[in-house]
Amino acid sequence: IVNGEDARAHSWPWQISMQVKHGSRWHHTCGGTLIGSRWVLTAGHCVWPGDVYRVVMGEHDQSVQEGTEQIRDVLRILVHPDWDINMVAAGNDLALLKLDKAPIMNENVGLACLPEAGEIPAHGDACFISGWGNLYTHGPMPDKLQQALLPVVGNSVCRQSDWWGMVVKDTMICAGGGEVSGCNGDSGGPLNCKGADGKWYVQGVTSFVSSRVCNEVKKPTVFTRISAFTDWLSNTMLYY
Ligand SMILES: CC(C)c1ccc(NC(=O)[C@@H]2CCCN2C(=O)[C@H](CCCC[NH3+])NC(=O)C(F)(F)F)cc1
Repeated sequence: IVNGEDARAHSWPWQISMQVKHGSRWHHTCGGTLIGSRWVLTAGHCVWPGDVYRVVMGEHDQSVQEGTEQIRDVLRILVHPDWDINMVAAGNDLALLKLDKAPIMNENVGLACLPEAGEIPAHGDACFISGWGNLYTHGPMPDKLQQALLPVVGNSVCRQSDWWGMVVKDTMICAGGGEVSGCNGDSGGPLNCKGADGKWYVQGVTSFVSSRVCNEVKKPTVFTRISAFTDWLSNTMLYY
C-alpha cells in the first residue's frame, strides 16, 4: 500500500497472508480474506501451478513471532473457471483456498462479512484497503500490516477515457485514484467497507493497479466485486 499507515494490530481479523515456499523459506506473496472456517478468498492471479502455499492468520508484524499467528496448509485450490491471466481486463480474478484444518476463531482471527448478491458500493463510500504490499512502486514490503482509506470511485467515473476506460467491467470496483493505492503484494487482499449497520463488509478482492506506478493518479486500485460472485462462492464451498 502506497501512502498508508500501520493498521492497529488485528483490527482486520479476516486478513490473511498467503505465503509461497521457495526452497526452505516461506515468502508473503498475496493477501486474502477468511470467508469460511476452512476457506480463504484471494485473487486468481496469486495462484501459480506447481507452487506450494500456506496461509498465515492472526498476523500483524511479519518480522516478529507475536504468538497470535495460526498457520495452515492449503489442501485445495479452486481458481475461478473464467479467470485468464492473459485477459486481466475480463475480470473473474478470484481463487478459493481450502485449508487443511479450521483455525481457532478468536479476537485475532475471524470471518469476514460478505455483501448481499448484487450490492454495489456507492461512489464516495469510505472503504479501507489492507495488506503487506509494497510501500511504493518497486519499493520494500512493510513488516506491519498497512491500511489506507480508499474512497469508492463509481464505475461511470472510473470508465472515463483518461481513467481506466473500458477495462473496468461491472464485476469490478474502483477505489482511490489519487496518491494512495494498493501495490504489488496487496493482491488478493480485502477492500473493507463499513455498512449502514456499522459492521465492516469485504466488498472487493484487490486485483490490479497501473503497470506504470502503483499510485498513478486517475488509475484507481481495481478490485473484483465479491457481490457479483456469490453463487460461485457458495456453490464451490458447498461442493468441495
Ligand atoms: C487490465 C489490464 C489493462 C491491466 C491493467 C493493469 C495491470 N497492472 C499490472 O500488471 C501491475 C504491474 C505489476 C503487477 N501489477 C498489478 O496490477 C498486480 C497484478 C496484476 C495481474 C496481472 N498481471 N496487482 C497488484 O499489484 C495489486 F494492486 F493488485 F496489488 C495489468 C493489466
